[in-house]
Amino acid sequence: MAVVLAGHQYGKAENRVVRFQRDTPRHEIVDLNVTSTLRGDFADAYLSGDQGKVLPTDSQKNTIYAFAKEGPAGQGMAKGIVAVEAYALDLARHFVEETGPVTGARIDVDSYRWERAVVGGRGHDHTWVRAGGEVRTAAVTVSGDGPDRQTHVVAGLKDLTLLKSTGSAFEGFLVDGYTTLEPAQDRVMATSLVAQWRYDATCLTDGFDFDAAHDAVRAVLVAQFATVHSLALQQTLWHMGRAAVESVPGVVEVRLAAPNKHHFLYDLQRFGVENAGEVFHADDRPYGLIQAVVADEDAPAAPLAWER
Ligand SMILES: O=c1[nH]c(=O)c2[nH]c(=O)[nH]c2[nH]1
Repeated sequence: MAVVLAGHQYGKAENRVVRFQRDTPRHEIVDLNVTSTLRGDFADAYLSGDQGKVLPTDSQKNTIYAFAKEGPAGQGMAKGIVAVEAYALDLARHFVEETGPVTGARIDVDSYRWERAVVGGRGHDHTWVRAGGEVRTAAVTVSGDGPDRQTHVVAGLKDLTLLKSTGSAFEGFLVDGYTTLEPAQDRVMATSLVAQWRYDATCLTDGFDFDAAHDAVRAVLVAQFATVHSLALQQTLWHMGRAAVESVPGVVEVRLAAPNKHHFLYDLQRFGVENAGEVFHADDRPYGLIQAVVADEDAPAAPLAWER
């Protein structure tokens, strides 16, 4: 039997970067969780313990914090972290271009939302309240040199909790000997959405507004969830993904994962009380997990963009 090192990559996980902008009395905050992953031939580090090609994860951490202040090579980042995708692009390019043994880099960013504290009816200058739940995500991959260079930007969100109290049905499903579910013409539909979308190369030009594109995709996803009369969560996801690809320029692929957060009508008939879709038991597990990949057929696939 021959045992081989069949794969490897390494990096610094979950760097918690909090960046303030304090050039005026009205401060800004960006709150991130950043993970670097470097790829290349680092086999010697594993097989013989030779660290000659290994840029320490500690140095990666320092780079992540330094770029939060000034961007690549001290170029100056007047507005701090402009968009998380642009920050991740700078970092990924830096590791591939400036570190000899590194042939590929992936930067993952989670961005937490803070809302200004409302004091005296006005958003406070330097106090915020953490907005729970939804997290903005970005995953940037840079790989190879020259004509082999691949650069991919996948933006996204997770834990976007959505619920509609009508406009959703689930009927006509396959029935077998174990099926007990009753068809529902009018049910509650709720999910905690994970959405990721891939931008094409037109979005890699300087000045592309990743924040506006993010807001546009989010708005389309929410609008479709609300307005499509759902025959199943599967059908809703299809409409959400299709609308995002069709309506937001540069978005060529959308991946959606939606737990079906079941709401069961509570049986009040046992107490002689009518329940016309008003009282539900919200169950947390198990849950259906519905997933979809929706893509522009004409856009080249990019498996590397999704490789974790
Ligand atoms: O939207 C749904 N899709 C399913 O596949 C499914 N299965 C189930 O039990 N309830 C639901 N709801």
